Amino acid sequence: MDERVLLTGAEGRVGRAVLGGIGDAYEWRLFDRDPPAEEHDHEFVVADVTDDEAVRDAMADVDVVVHLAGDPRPEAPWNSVLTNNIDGTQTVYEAAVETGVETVVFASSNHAVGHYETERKPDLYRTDDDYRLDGTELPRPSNLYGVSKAAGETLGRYYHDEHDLSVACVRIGNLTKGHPPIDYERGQAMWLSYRDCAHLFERCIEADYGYEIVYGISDNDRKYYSLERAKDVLGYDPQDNSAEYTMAGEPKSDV
Ligand SMILES: NC(=O)C1=CN([C@@H]2O[C@H](COP(=O)(O)OP(=O)(O)OC[C@H]3O[C@@H](n4cnc5c(N)ncnc54)[C@H](O)[C@@H]3O)[C@@H](O)[C@H]2O)C=CC1
Ligand SMILES: O=C1O[C@H](COP(=O)(O)O)[C@@H](O)[C@H](O)[C@H]1O
Repeated sequence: MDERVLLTGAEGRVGRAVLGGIGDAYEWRLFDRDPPAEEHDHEFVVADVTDDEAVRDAMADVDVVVHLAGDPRPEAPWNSVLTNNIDGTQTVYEAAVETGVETVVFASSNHAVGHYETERKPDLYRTDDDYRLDGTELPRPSNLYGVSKAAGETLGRYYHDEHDLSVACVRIGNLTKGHPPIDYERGQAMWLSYRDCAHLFERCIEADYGYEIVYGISDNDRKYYSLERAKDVLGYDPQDNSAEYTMAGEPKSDV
């Protein structure tokens, strides 16, 4: 594991899950517009992901970029997702090409395809429903935030086809620490545990691929996202399953 990795959005929840699990495995450069809340063992760049010079500089000697920075709110307004998510992501892809980075891993979202659920919910959140999205479907965003994630995936497709950049888009479900989202069927169906999150991003850093869209969830019995592509192409081997918890978030083995 000799790769030098730039992690944008390092101060956020996904960033903390990734660093908590595989922080010792790589030579990281961390990047966030917020200064670090606590001291890190890694170099830290405080800058905005829309600042093309700062982003290019941060990519010096980097092999892989894990791009998490952005506005994560499903209700985020257009001006914010246009700037932070779409412009920021284009800045990252462009800088990657200019600086010779080989791979960009992009944090996409379930909200890029949220409207596949509209006519199928709540049945598709339940174990007896075998409907699956597999990453080959067209986007059907559930909000403008989802539109920005679909745009990030499409930008990645362009930078792969035009510039041969390797790009993995991870449609992350619902990351929560310790247990699945409480009393929330949708969240239980697309739960991503912290350890599965770290492992999945480790596989995205290590595996060989051209352009991929995969789902980032644990191996939940309630899932409506296929994990086959992540398993086949990346070697993803999730360990967690929301079915092992009650709806109140207690491990069933304890109750
Ligand atoms: N947490 C989740 O369950 C999910 C997260 N995602 C995506 O994963 C990524 C990370 O999400 P979270 O960690 O939950 O969000 P977060 O809000 O906890 O972290 C995002 C980080 O990015 C930084 N950031 C935002 N805009 C920036 C900019 N313009 N320049 C530099 N830094 C900037 C923030 O300061 C923050 O530290 C986001 O792109 C989000 O859309 C997608 C699906 C689900
Ligand atoms: O993309 C995201 O999705 C998760 C789950 O969405 P929700 O609408 O079911 O809460 C969300 O928690 C996260 O903040 C967002 O970035």
